[in-house]
Amino acid sequence: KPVKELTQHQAAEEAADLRPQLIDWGKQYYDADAPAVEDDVYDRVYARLVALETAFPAIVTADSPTQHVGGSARGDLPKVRHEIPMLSLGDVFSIDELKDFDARLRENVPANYAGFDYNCELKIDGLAINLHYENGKFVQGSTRGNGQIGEDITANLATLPSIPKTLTRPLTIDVRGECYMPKQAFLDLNQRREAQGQAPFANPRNAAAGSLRQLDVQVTADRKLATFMYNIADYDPLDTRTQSGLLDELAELGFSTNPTYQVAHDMDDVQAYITTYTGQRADLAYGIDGIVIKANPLPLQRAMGATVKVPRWAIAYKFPPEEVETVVTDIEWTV
Ligand SMILES: CC(C)(C)c1nc(N2CCN(c3ncccn3)CC2)c2cc(C(N)=O)c(N)nc2n1
Repeated sequence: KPVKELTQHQAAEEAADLRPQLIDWGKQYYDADAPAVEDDVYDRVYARLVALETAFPAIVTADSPTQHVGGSARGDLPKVRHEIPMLSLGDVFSIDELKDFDARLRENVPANYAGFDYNCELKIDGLAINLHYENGKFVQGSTRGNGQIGEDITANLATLPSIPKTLTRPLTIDVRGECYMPKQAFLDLNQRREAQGQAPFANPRNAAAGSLRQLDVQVTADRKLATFMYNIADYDPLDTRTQSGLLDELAELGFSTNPTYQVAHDMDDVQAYITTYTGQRADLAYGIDGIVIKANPLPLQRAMGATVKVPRWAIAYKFPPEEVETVVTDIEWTV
């Protein structure tokens, strides 16, 4: 039936049927490189979902394929392999679990690192990216993807003023960080989209993801995206040997880094940092969804390594979500 003859409830029901179908088709196409259906079938169903959500913006859901990309949810971008995988992060949801993490880490560090410091960082709510430089020149930018394989979004990232084209030193490095959409830019964008009868983005992270994976880079350029860089795949080319020093050195090289990081000597300092920024969260110009606490000595990070997916030397403290029972993430300590 034509969308305009539907009630909102009917539109919501039809959209709820279409989303999982499109996501499933999209996954098969993207992951398996084997399109489940012909492009025209996918595109017709996708267009129907867009029509339903445009006519009834209230039915849009965060997981809708329309929220994640400019075009279809299909992997129409070339893929990039991260030579050094981009790790994930274990997470905890209470100070007690954080103290457990600290106690276990301190039990397991080599004796010469006893009493190591942490570095505390805000956990920016954006999209993790990798920036590859050769001899100090920006040559490729990509999304984190699944940690091993991401998407090439070089042209999109090249439009961001915060990403240096040339570093202050001719280094060949891979720098990782978060691309985000500031809160105000997000509000303005959604106002424009609704004024044009388009589905609004559910949150700034989806808006950043959708803005980065645009095939038309001018669209990306207009979205006021920003970055905070926080890691390097291999720190040997740098002078610093601490996480806090890394953030200073990345800034010296020309990167945008978040200035709120702080060295913590113990869990009391960490807790004070968490209290401070839990209170300031609403006033920040960008979204955060927690705090990341990292062992500060870089050689200790390397010594402790990572389990299959997560470093043993870092943890994300997540703000309590609305109503979800706490899930304890077990990091296996035996290799
Ligand atoms: C280098 C390590 C692995 C310790 C690391 N990993 C991070 N993340 C991993 C998981 N990521 C992820 N993303 C999508 C799916 C699964 N994991 C998203 C980035 C960090 C994210 C932030 C931030 N957001 O501000 C930050 N200040 N430091 C990070 N540090």
